[in-house]
Amino acid sequence: MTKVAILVGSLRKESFSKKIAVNVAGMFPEGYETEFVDIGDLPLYNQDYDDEGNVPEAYTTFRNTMKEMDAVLFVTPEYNRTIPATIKNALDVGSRPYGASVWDGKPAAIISQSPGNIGGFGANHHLRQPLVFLNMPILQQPEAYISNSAELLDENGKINNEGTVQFLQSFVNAFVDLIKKVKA
Ligand SMILES: Cc1cc2nc3c(=O)[nH]c(=O)nc-3n(C[C@H](O)[C@H](O)[C@H](O)COP(=O)(O)O)c2cc1C
Repeated sequence: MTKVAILVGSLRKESFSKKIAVNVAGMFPEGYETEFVDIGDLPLYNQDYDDEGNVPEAYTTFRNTMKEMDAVLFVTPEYNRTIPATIKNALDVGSRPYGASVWDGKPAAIISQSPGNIGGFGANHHLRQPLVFLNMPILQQPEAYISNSAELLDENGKINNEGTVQFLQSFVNAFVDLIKKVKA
């Protein structure tokens, strides 16, 4: 079984990112298991915790969970033209202690979304920068900038637009191909 962690950048109850992520989680083929990994309860990264052996339980749980994962899917909104602090904090927590990064070599893919027209382009590309440094092979194509997200979801949180469903399925298929290549 190949395990794919899904990290959602919004903590909002009715988050469009979360709803889109739930739809996408159902698109992985047999042999793939998706898990939503909570990043909302991670205290802001403070190196003293690691240096002084006073590691918050939430860090340990998160790091141990992520170590078990084969790949990571980020689904994120854009905050002020960049990534939300939740995602940056999770990346920082998982990258330390030095030499024990949970991200190293894991294939990653990014879906950004916005109720506006630009689909979180800024967040999507800013997220690529730390992922390069963290040595994560990132899905290049297709790029997923989901715009007008509020209108794409019905009252049950299901994506109601067939074109978007097909696009996201092709995105998942390409991600699965990347995961296979990296694992081979
Ligand atoms: C602090 C903050 C900053 C935002 N900045 C942007 C932005 O730069 N670009 C954008 O398209 N939407 C921006 N928005 C609007 C979000 O796209 C919108 O709130 C969206 O619903 C957030 O995703 P979610 O539904 O997953 O919570 C911002 C929202 C917040 C709360």
